[in-house]
Amino acid sequence: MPSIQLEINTGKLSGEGVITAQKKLSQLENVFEDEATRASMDQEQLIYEVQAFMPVEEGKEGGLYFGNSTIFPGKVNEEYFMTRGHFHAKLDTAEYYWCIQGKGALILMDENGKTWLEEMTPGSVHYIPGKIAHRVANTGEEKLVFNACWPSEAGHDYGTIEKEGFGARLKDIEGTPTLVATKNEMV
Ligand SMILES: O=P(O)(O)OC[C@H]1O[C@H](O)[C@H](O)[C@@H](O)[C@@H]1O
Ligand SMILES: [Fe+2]
Repeated sequence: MPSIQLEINTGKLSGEGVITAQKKLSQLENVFEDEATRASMDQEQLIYEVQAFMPVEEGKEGGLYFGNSTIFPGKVNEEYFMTRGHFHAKLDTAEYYWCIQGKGALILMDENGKTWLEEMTPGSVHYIPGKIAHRVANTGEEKLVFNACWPSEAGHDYGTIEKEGFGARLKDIEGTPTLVATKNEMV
């Protein structure tokens, strides 16, 4: 079994089997509310980078995956740089996130569209229950770095979020990160 190394100050993973993927602004079409502004910005801008260590085949039950994500600071109009967000394909599977560096928000949504957030600061630990969609936004001025641990059978369902979105968007309203409802649900 290969073993990996976690760099304690940066959260970065290294070692055999660690995969890295980057998301640039060009790959996040229709993710932000103001698509016209997104399309007018530098498409090479790196929005986030994820690393994952997946020691068993994806979809296999009983394994655990370990990840590191870095979200760069910035905004598309008023909306903070953030991940696409997803439900798990195997819906009732949970996940842990814990924050290493920076300042951010974990945006959570239940199956009825009710949306809320948990603040992320270095050392904050977030248990994301099954059936809850999750997305992370960088609300600070430096990189936001967090680690994650999730079941190998969880998978990702991006389609529901692409179609329905979250029930609220996190915007910089006069300098304060504020959830702004996009649907009729109570926030
Ligand atoms: O997959 P996204 O919604 O774009 O979020 C980016 C990534 O964030 C975390 O690192 C999760 O552990 C990953 O499973 C996820 O892929
Ligand atoms: Fe997840």
